[in-house]
Amino acid sequence: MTPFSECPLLSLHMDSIICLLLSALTVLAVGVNRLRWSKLDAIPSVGPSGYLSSYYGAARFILHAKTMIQEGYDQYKDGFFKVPMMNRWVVVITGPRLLEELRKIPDERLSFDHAMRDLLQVKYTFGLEVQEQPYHVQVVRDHLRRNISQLFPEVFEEIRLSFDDIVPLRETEWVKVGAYSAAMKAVCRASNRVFVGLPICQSSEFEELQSKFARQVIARASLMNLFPTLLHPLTSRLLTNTFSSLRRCIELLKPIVDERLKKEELLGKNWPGKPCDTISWLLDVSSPEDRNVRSIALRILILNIASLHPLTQTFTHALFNLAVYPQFQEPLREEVKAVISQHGWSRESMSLLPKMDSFLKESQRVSTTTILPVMRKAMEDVIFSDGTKIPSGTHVTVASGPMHLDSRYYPNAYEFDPFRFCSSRKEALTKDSMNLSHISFGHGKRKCPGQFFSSTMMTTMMAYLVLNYDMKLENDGVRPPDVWFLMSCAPNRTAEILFRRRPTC
Ligand code: HEM
Repeated sequence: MTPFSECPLLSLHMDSIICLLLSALTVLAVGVNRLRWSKLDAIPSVGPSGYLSSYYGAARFILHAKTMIQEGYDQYKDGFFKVPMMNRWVVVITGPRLLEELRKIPDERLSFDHAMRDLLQVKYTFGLEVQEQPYHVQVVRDHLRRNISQLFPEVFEEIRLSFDDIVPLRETEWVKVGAYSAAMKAVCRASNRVFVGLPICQSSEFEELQSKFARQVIARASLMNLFPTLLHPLTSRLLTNTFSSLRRCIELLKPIVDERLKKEELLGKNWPGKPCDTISWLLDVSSPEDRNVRSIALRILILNIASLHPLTQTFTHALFNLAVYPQFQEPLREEVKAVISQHGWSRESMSLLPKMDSFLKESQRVSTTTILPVMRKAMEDVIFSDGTKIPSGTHVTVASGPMHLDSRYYPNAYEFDPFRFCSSRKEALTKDSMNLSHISFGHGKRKCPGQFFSSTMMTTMMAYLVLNYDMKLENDGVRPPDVWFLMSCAPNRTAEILFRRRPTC
């Protein structure tokens, strides 16, 4: 008897049946979505909102999100509008008053976790357990913040070693450096010095693994989000396998975690010589079921996803802004020199650099990594004070990008004014502008717990660079174009900056 798989006629029929089934499922999914979307008809849309024409808007959103969000902002200031994505509409709120209202709505009603579940396809990329037992968030919020002063010398050493590797000390001529890859290397090594310690933080395989996992998760989730939700169990099987990275991370961290568990068993919880790093803190706070290498490796991967790309991208944007405006390097250098000669390199001295702090804030204001940093999903119908109803299941976000460029909050908003956030000039800014300047790190209770660590890292990296190097761009100082995909804005990944070692250092 001919087995099914060997019968050409039957396999032809099977292909047609699968095609028919997929088409039927797509039509069904589109129909179900349409029914759900009709509840949003009262909220104005950017672009066409018809049954099929909204897909034109969704396709446009993939590469032109910035323009579409700005269009909505200009038309519906201090109100609501919606933008289409391939598998959903997203409601965008604008203005400080609504932002404040959003902040007060509890997470059970407007959920950060459920929004991430959809956006990052958590179920198919790294698994729901990370959200169900978020003990790594507690570690970033409490332990990392508490120990950053103590760990500063190690972080600083890793930053120094990374940059000295990238631009060798003996070079006194201009050297071309890929800005993104240099920032990624320094960020990955310095963050992982705190996450997993020496020597593994310096391993190039570990560095590649961490950035690869983040790329895989984002690519997989972005592709899945182009298909209707009903098809996700199917599409997830066709896309990259993120679990191979987890397997390799487990292999690399197993000797470290096993040794720590063994020492704890023999010598007690606070055994002499216990490292002060994220692996130790994770083991300290995890439940008995999570005290194993798989769970710890998964959390290290997640912390790298949360930190590497936003930190690298934000810092690369700042590097480009510094190279485009070389006239600001000297005032920053003078400030760093004065503080370091008096206080040396420490976490505390990094907080004595108001010009540097303002420069980095201004860079985040004009060069965002995402135009919509705050994402929430309505878990029930939510009604705002003006009567606007956000139906259950809808994604809600904040138009932070256009607010950052609104002259109502920032005088000469389109001008790069590096010292506008310095205390001597703060009177030019309102309370709203100061609040908005932090929104790249999110808003309310679920705001980024790594903000303090990030600003320490960025200040230290930039202080080290301005003190030791001159920087400039080729091509007459024209800033390399950013790369927009959906709502994220990555700095150019291949552009180079010219570095020259300063003779005095
Ligand atoms: C410039 C760098 C960074 C930016 C722009 C950034 C931005 C954000 C944003 C926008 C959110 C969502 C907040 C919200 O929706 O209200 C977030 C969440 C988060 N970030 Fe960051 N982040 C950065 C660096 C880091 C670092 C270095 C870490 C870890 C050390 C980290 C860990 C996290 C975690 C764990 C969450 C989830 C919090 C939760 O589940 O409640 N981030 N970040």
